[in-house]
Amino acid sequence: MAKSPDAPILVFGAGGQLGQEVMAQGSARGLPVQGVKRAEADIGDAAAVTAAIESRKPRLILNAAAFTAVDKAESEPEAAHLANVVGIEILAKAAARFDVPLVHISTDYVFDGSKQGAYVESDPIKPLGVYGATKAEGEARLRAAAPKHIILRTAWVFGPYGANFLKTMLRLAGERDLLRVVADQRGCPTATADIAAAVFAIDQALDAPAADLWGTYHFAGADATTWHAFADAIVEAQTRWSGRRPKVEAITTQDYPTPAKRPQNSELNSGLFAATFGYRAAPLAERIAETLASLRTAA
Ligand SMILES: NC(=O)C1=CN([C@@H]2O[C@H](COP(=O)(O)OP(=O)(O)OC[C@H]3O[C@@H](n4cnc5c(N)ncnc54)[C@H](OP(=O)(O)O)[C@@H]3O)[C@@H](O)[C@H]2O)C=CC1
Ligand SMILES: Cc1cn([C@H]2C[C@H](O)[C@@H](COP(=O)(O)OP(=O)(O)O[C@H]3O[C@@H](C)C(=O)[C@@H](O)[C@H]3O)O2)c(=O)[nH]c1=O
Repeated sequence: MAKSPDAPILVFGAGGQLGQEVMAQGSARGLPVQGVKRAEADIGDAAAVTAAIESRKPRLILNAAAFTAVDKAESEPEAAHLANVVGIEILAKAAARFDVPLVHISTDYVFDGSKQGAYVESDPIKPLGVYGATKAEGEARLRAAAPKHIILRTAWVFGPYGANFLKTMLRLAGERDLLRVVADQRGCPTATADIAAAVFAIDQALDAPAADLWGTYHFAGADATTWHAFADAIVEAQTRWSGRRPKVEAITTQDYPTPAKRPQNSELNSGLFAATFGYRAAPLAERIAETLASLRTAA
């Protein structure tokens, strides 16, 4: 497919929390970003995927579509497999056929969380649950089908759009005087604004004629923390607007049973991404404050 400099970045899963952020940031930067939501192109539907690519002739495809309900995946493994394995394989084959680079978002939940310290790209994967297992298999299918790919493993995503942990904590803080949150799972909360910026940094880097940057990268928030400390920081920042300060109690994973097992430590080392693409995420406190401010503006 002939590429023009005006060719768009085509986003699958444009209706999700990351998809919406990329669309908004792309427009704000004056970039030609076009999105397709699930109703227009289900990534499990090869004909719809082909039609979306053929009609838009993109220079880059971003896959932000996925089955992301971690607990629900345990009881609905087929649905998770359909989006996270079959869907990405269909998309990868179509991207390869049209010779368009594909950026795909994966997750820290491909790791089992037993490492002391931050995970690097070469660490062995060993998912604990169905969601992580389907994402891991999706990565493998993508590698096999589309040589021109970049897999970005990110983590604990939050932002103003869609559903996420930050918004759940804000809702609970509005309803309760006590929140109980696990303090023995550690990871890197990542703002959708940073992932969008990372995708645009990739787009720019791929513009260089000799760019051979294909592969898997970790890209996550600047600060590692626990769900409990993350919740506490969110509630504290929100106090400024709400005047209320519910208590956030530290509990253990055992105190908060869930259908899916989650990694104890899924801190990601984003050094390779920064060295390759020249972008690092902003400090967590800044990203929390910005997200709360944009939620206030939207309210
Ligand atoms: N959320 C997080 O904390 C993290 C997310 N990720 C990864 O980041 C990516 C983006 O996640 P996020 O934006 O948070 O997820 P969301 O659940 O907010 O968005 C996913 C979007 O994909 C759509 N979708 C689901 N199945 C299909 C399909 N078969 N075809 C087309 N669209 C589909 C959903 O539509 P509908 O709602 O109609 O089903 C939804 O709009 C995913 O790959 C996810 O695995 C990685 C680490 C952490
Ligand atoms: C709502 C809530 C959750 N928790 C715990 C449950 C869990 O261990 C942890 C996080 O809860 P959540 O279910 O919101 O988050 P979870 O769905 O596990 O988030 C994951 O989503 C997928 C898509 C990813 O790829 C991961 O990177 C990660 O972000 O906090 C509490 O302890 N107290 C609470 O009140």
